[in-house]
Amino acid sequence: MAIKPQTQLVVGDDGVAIITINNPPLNLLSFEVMISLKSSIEEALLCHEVKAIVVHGSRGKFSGGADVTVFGKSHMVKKQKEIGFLSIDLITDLLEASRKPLVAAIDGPAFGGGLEIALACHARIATPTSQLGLTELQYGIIPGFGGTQRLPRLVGLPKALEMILMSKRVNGKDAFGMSLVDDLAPADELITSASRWALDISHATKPWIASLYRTDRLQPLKEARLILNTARVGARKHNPNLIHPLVCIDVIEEGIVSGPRNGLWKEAAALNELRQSETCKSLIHIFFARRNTFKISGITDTGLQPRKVERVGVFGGGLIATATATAFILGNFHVILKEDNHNSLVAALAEIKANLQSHYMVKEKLEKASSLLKGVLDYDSFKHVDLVVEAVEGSIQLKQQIFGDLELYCPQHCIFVSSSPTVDLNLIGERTKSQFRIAGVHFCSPSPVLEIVNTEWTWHQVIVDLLHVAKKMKKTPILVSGVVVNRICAVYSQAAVCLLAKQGQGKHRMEQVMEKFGMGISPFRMMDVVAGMSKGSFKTMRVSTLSQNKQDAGNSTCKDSPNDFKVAKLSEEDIMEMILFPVVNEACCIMEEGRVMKASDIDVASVVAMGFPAYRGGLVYWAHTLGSKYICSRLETWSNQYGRFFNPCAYLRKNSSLGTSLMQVKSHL
Ligand SMILES: C/C=C/C(=O)SCCNC(=O)CCNC(=O)[C@H](O)C(C)(C)COP(=O)(O)OP(=O)(O)OC[C@H]1O[C@@H](n2cnc3c(N)ncnc32)[C@H](O)[C@@H]1OP(=O)(O)O
Repeated sequence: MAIKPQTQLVVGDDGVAIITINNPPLNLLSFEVMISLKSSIEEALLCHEVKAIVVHGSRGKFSGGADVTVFGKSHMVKKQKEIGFLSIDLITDLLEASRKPLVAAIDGPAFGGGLEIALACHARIATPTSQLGLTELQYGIIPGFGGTQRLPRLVGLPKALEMILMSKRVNGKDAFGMSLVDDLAPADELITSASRWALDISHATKPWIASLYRTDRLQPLKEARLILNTARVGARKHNPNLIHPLVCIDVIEEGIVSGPRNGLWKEAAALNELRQSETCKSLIHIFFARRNTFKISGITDTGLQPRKVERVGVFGGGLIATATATAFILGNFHVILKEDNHNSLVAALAEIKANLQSHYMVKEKLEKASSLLKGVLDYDSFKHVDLVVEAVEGSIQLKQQIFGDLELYCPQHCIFVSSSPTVDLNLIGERTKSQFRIAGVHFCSPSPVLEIVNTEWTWHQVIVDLLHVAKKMKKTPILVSGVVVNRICAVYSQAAVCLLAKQGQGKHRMEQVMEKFGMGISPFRMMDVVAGMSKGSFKTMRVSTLSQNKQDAGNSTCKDSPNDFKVAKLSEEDIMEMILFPVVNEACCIMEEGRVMKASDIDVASVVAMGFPAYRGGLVYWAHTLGSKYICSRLETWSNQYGRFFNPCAYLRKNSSLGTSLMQVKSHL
C-alpha cells in the first residue's frame, strides 16, 4: 500500500515553492512527515523554477510538534544516528543550509519540533494569535531538533531559558516583540507575506540568516555562564528530582562554549537518552490522562453534542453556594443566585463580589464579571436557566422539596445538580420525574478538579453537557460515583496523622520527606484542604465503609497501639511508603467499588488535587511501576504490626496475587 505523502509541494508563478505539512488535526511530526518534508525540500531545491521556499501547516496549524506517543517505544529515534539525522542532516544541513531561502509561515500552534523547524528557516512570519513554544521539558525531554542552540541565538539566553525551562508558550505578537519571529501578518495574508519575504531574501533585500550561527544576541561567555549557573540553581531548587532541566542547561552551555554544532550533537545524544527515561514515560502518561478525563467510553463516543449552557441558577447563599457562583462567573456564565430572605441574599452577593475582587481583576473586567451576577428571592428568573446547582445545607427532605420546586419552575432542558458530597442523589430526586437530569458536582477547591457525579439514572446527554461546562470553566473533570478526590486526599492526611506518634521533629521530618518525594502539598496542609472540601468536617464526608474503618483503625493506632512507633526511627523510604501506600490502598478501594471510569482519572486527580508529582505519572501509575505485590506485602506487614489502618483491600490483594495491572478498572458508572 502506497504511503500518502504528508507534505505537499506547490510551485507558484512567482517562483515560490509552498510546502504544506499535512498531518491533521495538528500536523504532528511523525517520522513519515519528516521524511516527506525532506523529500519536498529536496524536490524544491532541484526544481529550477523555484527561487524560494515557504513552509506552513495545513488548516491554519503550523505543527503541534513531534508525536509524543512514539517516544520511548518507536523506531523513530531508536538510534542516536537517527536523531542526529533528523536534527543535523535534515534540519541543519538540508533545511538551514539550503541554497534557496526558506521562510516559515506560522499560524496556530508551533510547538516543540514544529517550532524548531521554523527556527531553522531563514525567517519566520506569524499571525498575532499563533502559539509558539519549546514545550519539550514538560515531557521529560529537551528540544531535540536544534532548539537548544537556535532559540538562545535568536532571543538571547535569559528569554530562551525562560521559554525552554518553563515550557512557556507565547503568542505571535509577543514572539514578534522578542524577535523570535520577523514579522506579523493576518491569517489570510500569511502565505503572501511569507512568500514576499522569501523572495526579498533571494533578492538580498532582506537578510539571509542562519540562526544557528548568529552570535549578536548571545551574551558574552562570562555573562552567559553566570546566567546558566543561576538557571541551574533555580532548576535544582524547583525540581530537585528532575535531571532533564539540568541536562538541557548543559546542552545549551555546550553550544555556547564549544560551538553550536557540538551543541547539536550533545542535544541529540541527550534526547535519545531522556526519551527512554521513566520521567518521560510518566509525563507522557499524564499528558494523555489529562486529555482522557474528557473522554468517557460509551458516553462521549456516541455522537452526543454538548447543549448550550449559559445561564446557571445557584440555590443557596452559604459558603459553597457563593464559591460555586464565583466559579461560574469566572467561567463567564450568567449566574442567578437564589436565597430565601433579603439579608442573606445581600450577604451572599457581597461575598461573591469579594471573591471576584480577590482575583485581582482590572476594574473593567471586575465590572463585567459582576454584571453576570443577579440575586433573586423567588423562582421567576429560573424559567430561563440551563443548569441549577443546589448548594444548601439541610435535610434530605428539604433537598427533595427544592428539587420538586426546580422541576416546577425550570425549563424542561435544565440540568439539576447538587453540590453536596454527603447526600444520596437518588434520594434527592425520588419525588420528581427528573431523575434523568439530576447529577452531582463537587468543586474540589482550591484545586481545579471538578467531580461530576453520575447516578444510575443520569442521562448521558447530561454528562456530556457537564463535561463541556467543566471545559468552559477550565476545570479538570473526573466522572465519579460518590466521592473520590476527597477520599484520597483525606487518607493522605490520615496516614500522616497516624504516623505522628510523637510531637516535634516527627511532623517536620515527614513534611520534609514528602517534599523530597515531590509532593506539592504536605499531608498536614492537606488536612485543611480536605476540611474545606468537605466543608468543615471529616465526619460528614460520605466515605466507603473500608475507608471509615481505616479512619477508626487509624485513629486507634495513633492513640492506643502498643506497637506505637517513633517517626524518628523510620527511614525516609518507610515514612514515604507508610504515608503513600495507604493512599494507594484507598485508590484501590475506589477502583474496586467502580467509582471511577479509569485508573488514570485518579492519577490526574492525585496530581491536580494532592500535588502528587506528575513526573511520577500520578498515584496509581506510580503504584503500578512499583508493583502491587510489593505494596501489598508492605501494607500487610504494617497491618500486622500497627493495626487495621494499613490493611490492604481485596482489590490490591487480588492484583498482588494474580500479578495483574492496577491500571485496569471495572467501572460501575
Ligand atoms: C524533539 C521534539 C519534541 C516535541 O515536539 S514534543 C511535543 C511538543 N508539542 C506540544 O507540546 C503540543 C502538545 N499539544 C497541545 O498543547 C495541544 O494539543 C494543542 C494546543 C497543540 C492543540 O490543542 P487542541 O486543538 O485543543 O487539540 P487537542 O485536543 O489537545 O489535541 C488533538 C489530538 O492530538 C493529540 N495530541 C496533541 N498533541 C500531541 C502530541 N504532541 N503528540 C501526540 N498526540 C498529541 C491529543 O491527545 C488529541 O488526541 P485525541 O483527539 O485522540 O484526543
